[in-house]
Amino acid sequence: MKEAKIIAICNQKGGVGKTTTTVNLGIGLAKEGKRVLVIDADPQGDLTTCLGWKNGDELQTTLADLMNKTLTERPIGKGEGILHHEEGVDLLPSNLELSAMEMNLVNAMSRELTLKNCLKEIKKDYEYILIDCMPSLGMITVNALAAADSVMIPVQAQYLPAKGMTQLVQTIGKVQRTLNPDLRIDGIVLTLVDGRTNLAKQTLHILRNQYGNRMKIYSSQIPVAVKAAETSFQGKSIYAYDKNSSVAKAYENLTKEVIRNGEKTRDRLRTSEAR
Ligand SMILES: Nc1ncnc2c1ncn2[C@@H]1O[C@H](COP(=O)(O)OP(=O)(O)OP(=O)(O)O)[C@@H](O)[C@H]1O
Ligand SMILES: [Mg+2]
Repeated sequence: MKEAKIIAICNQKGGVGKTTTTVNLGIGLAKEGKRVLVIDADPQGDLTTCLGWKNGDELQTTLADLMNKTLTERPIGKGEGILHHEEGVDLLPSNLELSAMEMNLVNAMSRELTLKNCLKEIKKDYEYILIDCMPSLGMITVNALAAADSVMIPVQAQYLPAKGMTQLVQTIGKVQRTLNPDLRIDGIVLTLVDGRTNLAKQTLHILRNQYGNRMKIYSSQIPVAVKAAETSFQGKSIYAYDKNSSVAKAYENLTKEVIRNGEKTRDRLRTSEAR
């Protein structure tokens, strides 16, 4: 059986819409009939909270527990630790225990590949796995990049955030050279786009000049809207909260683009295999 495509949603800059994108792309894919797991790889547990598990302390099993099992070569049971959200996605939750886990990794063997090894069996149960990364490029994020097939980079539509991507692109390059040669950047998503200003156009111009030849820039852009911020407290997606909003439409378009993009990649692979 085919294994999941793993997408790390990553940017070390805080507050650019990583978690919001994980929720709404994840549920968007589930609405298209895909089997989807979203993973909270941030000790803040924002993804876990946004999907309705308000008190992270009460979680029975978290990503940290599964990674610790992998480290100590204990088996992970089928479906262990996975929560089911009513809108059709599964969640591997996190809380502050993930910070302690990150410490455990420091002295471990194959520490950068712990998450990849942890997902080996789990990824057989899904078509897409989205990893919501924390705003740092530390060991947990490197684990996410090492486990992923592709990275999606949400970038806030402003000059400095776009400029600040250098460090992220360097880290991704290093992971490609050392841990995961097949990792693709796939691609940049402009978020928090304010239609009343020219910032989005200018940011897009900068990104195209700097990175346009190396990575895809999604044509779907996510507008800034109060509704999007409000959903964070509701435990549901923008589709369930306000399905006619501009943000819901934007995430729907992004979802379709991601699916089309995956199909193109598969076609390319098939063609190259046939040669
Ligand atoms: N399109 C949007 N319009 C308005 N507000 C938004 C939008 N997307 C996200 N927000 C809000 O902006 C804040 C940051 O978003 P989010 O948590 O998704 O970013 P993040 O990159 O995951 O942050 P962190 O780096 O802290 O993990 C949140 O309060 C969220 O509700
Ligand atoms: Mg976040």
